Amino acid sequence: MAKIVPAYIITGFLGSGKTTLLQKILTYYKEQNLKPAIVLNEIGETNVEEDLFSEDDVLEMLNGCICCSIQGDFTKELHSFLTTLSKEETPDVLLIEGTGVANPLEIVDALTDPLLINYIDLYSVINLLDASKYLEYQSIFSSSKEVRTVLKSQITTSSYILLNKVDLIDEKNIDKVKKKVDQLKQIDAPVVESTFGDVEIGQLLKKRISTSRGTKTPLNLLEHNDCGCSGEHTCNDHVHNHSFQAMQIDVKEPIDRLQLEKWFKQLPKTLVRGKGVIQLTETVGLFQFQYSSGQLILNRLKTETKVDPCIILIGIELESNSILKSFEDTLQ
Ligand SMILES: Nc1nc2c(ncn2[C@@H]2O[C@H](COP(=O)(O)OP(=O)(O)OP(=O)(O)O)[C@@H](O)[C@H]2O)c(=O)[nH]1
Repeated sequence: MAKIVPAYIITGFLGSGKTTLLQKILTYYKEQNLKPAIVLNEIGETNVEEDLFSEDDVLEMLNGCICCSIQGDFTKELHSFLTTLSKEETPDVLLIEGTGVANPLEIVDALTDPLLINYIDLYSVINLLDASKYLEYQSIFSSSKEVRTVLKSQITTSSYILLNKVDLIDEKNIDKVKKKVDQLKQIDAPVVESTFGDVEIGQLLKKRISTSRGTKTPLNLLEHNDCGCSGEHTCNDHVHNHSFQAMQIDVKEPIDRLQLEKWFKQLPKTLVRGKGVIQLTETVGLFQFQYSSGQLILNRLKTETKVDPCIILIGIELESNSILKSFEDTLQ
């Protein structure tokens, strides 16, 4: 491989809209006849969204976070992915979607490993914030320290911030969120409002940093403390091996859509995200579903999937036995 591949990290808490944005970026590159490659990382064992990227070059990293538990594997796999390609096969750009609980700085760290430094130049760390949940996630009364720490690490280490899901809140609350984000973010990182990741794509993909060997471009991100905080505030609670977990429920029977929604709403608040592939009682075929920001969204699967029907739940200290029992009692 001869060329250095520009790379972007797409970061953002669980359900903030990373995959939605990633698909828009892919469309943009393909319209210009460019060849993007994607790294998809999931904490769980199964990628239930594989059909969304069925036509793309994807390096899947499952069952752990490339920012910590599988960082070494990530460096090695990405290195062999890039070095086995001929010049023609080499992607024009690499898009890395971290898990919703990733600390971007750890991914920057992996990309600047001696194994990769000659192959990749990181252009920007794009952070999506779910504007509709931000104030709740920041509140010490309705969220946990882990959630607040992850959010903070993502905001402080990003070079571009998308305030997404603004359709779900009013102007007054958008202003409150902006004020809070301004106190944490890097001075030169723009904060842009969006719904479903709709933004001016040229600005979004602007080169804002550089990790290429020998560049003189200031790498602001790495000039911050290890946790990504600037000198203006302190942070002692850098998460490395965070306590988020994923549990998987295999689904044997079709599910009633309204019952599923009701079931999600009564689960403990420590559950942050749900997704999966299921059959519905009311109609034939397989559906992919997303549960985030209190919303359940279902989409019919467009392509064949190798994934058996299942539900993935992500949160903190999930009591898997009682969740499984309530699932079986209510939905199976
Ligand atoms: N109302 C609303 N929903 C959105 C918006 N952006 C994304 N969504 C929906 O939110 C859900 C989660 O979006 P994803 O793009 O999968 O979020 P993600 O950040 O990749 O989620 P993780 O896989 O948990 O990391 C999907 O059902 C999206 O359609 C938005 O701006 N407004």
